[in-house]
Amino acid sequence: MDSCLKSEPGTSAKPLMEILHDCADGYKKFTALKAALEMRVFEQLTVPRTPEELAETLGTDPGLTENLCRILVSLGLIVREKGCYKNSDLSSTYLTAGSPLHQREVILNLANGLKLWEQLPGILQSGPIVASEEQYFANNLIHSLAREALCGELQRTVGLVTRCVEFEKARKLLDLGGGHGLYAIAFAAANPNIRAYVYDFPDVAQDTRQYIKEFRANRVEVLQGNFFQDDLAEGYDVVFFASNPGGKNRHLVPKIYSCMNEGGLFINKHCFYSPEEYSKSALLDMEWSLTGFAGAAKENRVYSFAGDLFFEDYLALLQEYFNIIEIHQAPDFAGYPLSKIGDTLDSKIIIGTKKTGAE
Ligand SMILES: C[S@@+](CC[C@H](N)C(=O)[O-])C[C@H]1O[C@@H](n2cnc3c(N)ncnc32)[C@H](O)[C@@H]1O
Repeated sequence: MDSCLKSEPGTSAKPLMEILHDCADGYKKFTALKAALEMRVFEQLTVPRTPEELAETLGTDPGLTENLCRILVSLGLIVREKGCYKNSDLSSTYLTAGSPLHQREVILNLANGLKLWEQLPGILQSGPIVASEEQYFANNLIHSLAREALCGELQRTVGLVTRCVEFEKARKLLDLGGGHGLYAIAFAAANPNIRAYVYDFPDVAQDTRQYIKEFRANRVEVLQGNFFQDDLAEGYDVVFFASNPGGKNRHLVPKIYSCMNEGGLFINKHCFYSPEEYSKSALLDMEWSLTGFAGAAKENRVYSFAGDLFFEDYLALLQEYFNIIEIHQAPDFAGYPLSKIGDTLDSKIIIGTKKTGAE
């Protein structure tokens, strides 16, 4: 015991302290950012204010408010000029409630995810927190995905599809498991002849309608159902299928094929695995495994479900039904590695046209 007081440890504590520093630093920054959002600091700082003015408007302690402002300056979220604070371009664009690009839902979703992590010891003992698939999606996740997609991934993805000649000729589009429906909304906006249908669970429909209203998309409608069990209707010239359970499942391929017109365009946008691939991220695998669906069984790697095919096998299956015209890798379209869903993780976009007589 005494030797512990006299000599330094044989193993340096530096790597451990670095881990702890990163943990504490990230947590404090996140908490400060979330507090600023909750207190509506960014709404107040659309005009320059002194710390005293800001504290008075918010009803907060002036000294602590100044501390918060200094943290936000260090993060590049506000700037200080002539004794006043005001929003930076970053926060004006992404953190003020009036902006269509605001990321409040993404931050809320990250906070919800961290609350789940706090339950990790119990989850390790008793297994994932299970909800119905419908309940799982009918929370803030849809809004978080929507706002995050608007940061660039949606525009890049839509750009890759709309340049296809088949898209120009299309009249009827299905956004399968479309959730927020922003992809359908953007596709309809890009082609005035398109009527688009967002297919999702009934519980998600009201959220989808909210986005249809926000973007005044009068050629976009909602279809309610469970694509594993229900009919998809028919006559689609384009089917867009992104980030869904079933996105790598063999049983949905013939079903999608049957709902399309000859020569129609099928776009599959998912995160695939190859047989030799063990994991894409240990942290994301754990986050994925904290919750389960009653309905589509998750596997313990991020974005994996029971019955998923590996990329090569899924592509071979698709080739029986579609002529594959383009495959895009994540850097061509994906967003930034930010939240648990919507990151770059080897996602691919596969674009094919419907073959004749593959039934
Ligand atoms: C991760 S979100 C993806 C939303 C959108 N496609 C995107 O890429 O941002 C998955 C969506 O698929 C829907 N979904 C999942 N399983 C479904 C099923 N069996 N039938 C219909 N919709 C389903 C969920 O409700 C959710 O809105």
